This record gives sequence, structure tokens and C-alpha cells, in this order.
Amino acid sequence: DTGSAAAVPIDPRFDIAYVTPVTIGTPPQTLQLDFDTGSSDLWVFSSHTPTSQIRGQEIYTPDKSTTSKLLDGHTWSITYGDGSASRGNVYTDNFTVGGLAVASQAIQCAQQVSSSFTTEESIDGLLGLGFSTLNTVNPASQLTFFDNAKSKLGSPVFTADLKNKQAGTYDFGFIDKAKYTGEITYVPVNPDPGYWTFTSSGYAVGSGNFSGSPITGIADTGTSLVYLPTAIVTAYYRQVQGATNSRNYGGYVFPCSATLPPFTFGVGETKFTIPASYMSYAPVTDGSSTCFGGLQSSSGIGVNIWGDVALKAAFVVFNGANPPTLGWATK
Ligand SMILES: CC(C)(C)S(=O)(=O)N[C@@H](Cc1ccccc1)C(=O)N[C@@H](Cc1c[nH]c[nH+]1)C(=O)N[C@@H](CC1CCCCC1)C(O)(O)C(F)(F)C(=O)NCCN1CCOCC1
Repeated sequence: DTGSAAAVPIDPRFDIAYVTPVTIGTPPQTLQLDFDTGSSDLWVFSSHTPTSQIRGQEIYTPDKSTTSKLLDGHTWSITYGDGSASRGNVYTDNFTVGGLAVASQAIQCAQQVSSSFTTEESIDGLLGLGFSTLNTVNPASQLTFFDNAKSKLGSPVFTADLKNKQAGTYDFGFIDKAKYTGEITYVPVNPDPGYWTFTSSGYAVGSGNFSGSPITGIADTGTSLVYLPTAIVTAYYRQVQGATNSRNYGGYVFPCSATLPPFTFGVGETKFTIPASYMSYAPVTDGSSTCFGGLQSSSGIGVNIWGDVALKAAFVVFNGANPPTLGWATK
């Protein structure tokens, strides 16, 4: 079997996140989930979420599904890097993504979500595509959709083709040659503690020389920006007139009128260039002439993160074979 579904930016102005339609239960209930390779919980706004915490999101109502089953005594609780959090109980039910079906997928129903989830009306929940070791369900951790689907897939892979300010695609079980150019460069993945961790072969700022220093980080579709070591980030913003590291805004900002250099990163012998237009994330507040950079320092995070700003510049194969690998191709 295979599956293919659109990854739609939640905001047409800047790519903060992407959502993908999924169906849950019988008859099918459609929700828009944020596919996140940086976590491994599949959780949804639900009939168990207090109405005071719901603001326009679609919800999953297990009682309306003839195939839902309560996973008795199981609970979950997750906190993300940006401090947002959610927790609740667990059902199993039929689940499909782009025509690919899993019979009894663990569906984590939110009984509590933090305010940043309530205010993000376009996200009805998350679909974790990290390794199942990161799943937070107690007393028995649950498998991700990808791990449940793997045995039905022609090839144990999913691919991310995220795009700038337009809909991209998540494919499951096959690699679409029409979505990339040249050859796919595969690199090893360290699946501990549960992220798609790989090592980039180096970077260049603008037309500067390529520095071949290895950068270990995670490929994370659920993170908007790129977070790299401070030395790389300061080298980049040294080339941006008026750039400063703002404590007030929590990162590098610059005049929106500034000329930005592109940023190149290596995977094996292949070079990927993030165009300057991706490197300006958004005005710090609506209408401001100060813009927040798409490249920020990872020093406060503890891990380097290749988020959407970088992933949009490539076609990425998440190969769930044993051992897992990551494939990168230009497009
Ligand atoms: C708007 C912005 C300034 C660019 S932002 O940084 O706030 N963007 C958010 C994503 C977002 C989307 C839509 C609306 C609002 C926010 C962002 O990039 N958040 C990262 C920031 C970060 C990462 N690290 C440090 N800071 C994050 O938490 N991403 C997680 C998924 C997000 C969570 C909020 C809602 C959207 C999806 C993540 O899963 O990708 C993660 F990997 F960063 C993470 O936190 N993974 C949780 C890993 N745990 C380990 C223990 O076991 C359980 C799982």
C-alpha cells in the first residue's frame, strides 16, 4: 500500500507550520494534523477537550465512531520545545492518511491543551513521525502511524516535500521520482533518543567558502526555523546590515529591507542552498519593519534543528528500514 497527502501552510504569509488532512473512525471524521518528525505522539482535539480550550479546531468524538475503543487506564502528557503542552486519555480507532489505512491506531485525545494550542485554530492536533521510543503514553507506550503502517508499505519510507508558501506533500511507502532532481544522498541516522538525527557535512554563508565542519542535528518537520551553533549563526548575520541578537524578541532580527545572503548546507557531497527569501521568517509583529531571522542559535535548545526553513529547500526521504537512514535530494 501507499499514501499521499498535502502539507498545507497554516498561514499564507509565512511558513510557521503545515497541516495534513487525516480521517479517524467510522464514519470517518476529518481533522487537520501537524505532521511532526520531532515527536511521536498522535494527539487530537476531542470531545474530551474542555470547550473553553477549543477555538475553531475540528475535534474527534470517539463516541460517534462505531470502531473506537477506549484504551482503558492509559494516559499521556507531552511538553514541546516551545513550552506548549497537552495531556489526556487514549482510544484506538481506524485511521487513514491519503488513502493509507491503519486499523487500530492509538489516538491520544486531549483533556487539556496549553493556550498556544487553543489560539492556533488551524491545528487540530499532531501526528508524530519520530521514533516510537519517544511516545509518552503510560503505562504502555504506543506505536506511531508510520510504525503501524510500515508492514503494509511497499517500502518502509515516508518522504517530505515541503514548499515555500504553497502546499507540499507527504508520501508514504514510495519515493516519487518526479519530486526531486539528481540523486538522493543517504546518510546514517542515530535513532537515540528518538529523533531523526543525522550529520550535515558543513555550511557556507552566501558565496563564501564552504566550511566542512560536521553539524549533528535533527530533521524536524514540526519546527519552523533552523537552529544551529552560535558560531555559524553569528557568521551568517555578520553579512546582514543592521542585524542584532535581540533579547527582547529572543533571537536575531534585522530591518525587513536588509539584503540577506542565502545559506548553504551539505549532506554528504550534496549541497543545499536555502534561498535568501526563506531566511527572513516574518516581521516581529504585524506590520513591523523589523524581521525575525529564519536561522537562529541552538545554544538555548541543546540540539541543532533543521526545521521547515531548511526542509523546504530539499526532498527528504525518512527511511524506516533497519538501520534507518535519511535521504536528501535537490528539487
Ligand atoms: C512561530 C515561531 C517563533 C517560528 S515558533 O518557534 O514558535 N514555531 C513553533 C511551531 C509552531 C507552529 C504553529 C504554531 C505555533 C508554533 C516551533 O518551531 N516550535 C518548536 C520550537 C522548539 C523546538 N525546540 C525548541 N524550541 C517545537 O517545539 N517543535 C515541536 C513541535 C511543535 C510544538 C508546538 C506546536 C507545533 C508543533 C517538536 O516536536 O518539533 C520538537 F521536536 F521541537 C519537540 O518539542 N519535540 C518534543 C520531544 N519530546 C521529547 C520527550 O518525549 C516527548 C517528545
